[in-house]
Amino acid sequence: MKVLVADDDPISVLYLQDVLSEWGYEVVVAADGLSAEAILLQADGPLLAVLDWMMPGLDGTDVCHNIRQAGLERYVYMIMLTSRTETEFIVAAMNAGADDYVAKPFIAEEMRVRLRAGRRIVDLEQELRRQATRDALTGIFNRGAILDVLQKEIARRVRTPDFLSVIFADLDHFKRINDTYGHLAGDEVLREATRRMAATLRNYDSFGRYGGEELLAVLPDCDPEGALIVAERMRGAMADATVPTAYGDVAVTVSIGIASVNHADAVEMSDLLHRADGALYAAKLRGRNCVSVATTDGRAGPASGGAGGPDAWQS
Ligand SMILES: Nc1nc2c(ncn2[C@@H]2O[C@H](COP(=O)(O)OP(=O)(O)OP(=O)(O)O)[C@@H](O)[C@H]2O)c(=O)[nH]1
Repeated sequence: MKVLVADDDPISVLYLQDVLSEWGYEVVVAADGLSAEAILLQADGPLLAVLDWMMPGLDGTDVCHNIRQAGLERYVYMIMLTSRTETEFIVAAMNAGADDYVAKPFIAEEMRVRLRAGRRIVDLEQELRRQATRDALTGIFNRGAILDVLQKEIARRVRTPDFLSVIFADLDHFKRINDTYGHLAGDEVLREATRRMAATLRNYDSFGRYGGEELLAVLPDCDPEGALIVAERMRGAMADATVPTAYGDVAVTVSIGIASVNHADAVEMSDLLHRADGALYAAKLRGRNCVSVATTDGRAGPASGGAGGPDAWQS
């Protein structure tokens, strides 16, 4: 696990670097408060920090305060390193957002157990976050999490010239699969279907379970043609091979609706979902196992696969 060590005293930094590395931490160093703050705000910034109180620029309490104010989605556990151990200073540090403090000069073993306590909190927080955002059956994002992603992408889209596309995918005749093979087989099919479809996405796309057997993919910087290629791959991933389950091999196909917007479209998340849902409905009407693309006015037309044949029509 990465730990930020922020201290303007190079001797103290060297010593901390030495002991922390020995305990298995990956140490990131900052020599002043401003760099410490910048490192903690990075997308993959450390989740543990040891901050000296007295530093040029921002002091340790300022860094704590600013990090809490930034409202990061992840929790950063911050330990203040201080020679001021009178109660009023400790209270001030913790009010600013510090989680703990270690008196200077510190005893290595004390630092080790305090970091270990911080690590437990960070691990627990990450596990809670995983449970809150993941669907228990399939492991992909749950409805709330995928809609959060979409909302953020819609907000980000106004600053990029690219399209944003969404793909609604719904397993065909899933009720029949449950009725024929049983609900547990249905669960296995759902797990395997999400695994196969997720494998067709780029690593900056997001995929979630919107409801029952309905799945939603969010594709940033992807135009309708690109989304059609991805959707066609998803469709093929299901149609081309049956799903082996403990209850027999199950043939399952998927119907897909696509909707895209570019930065010039003022669109609400609900409009975009409505368009994609309309396209999905059109794909079901066309006989399933096919892809439809929504027009910008919300109508939908066949695009590929199924009875219509590949690339039969695209809006
Ligand atoms: N096994 C299993 N079944 C589920 C799960 N969630 C939803 N379902 C089932 O999915 C089925 C969805 O049925 P319908 O909405 O009628 O849709 P369908 O049978 O797929 O038909 P079309 O969508 O029109 O092709 C229902 O029988 C639900 O019980 C799940 O987590 N596991």
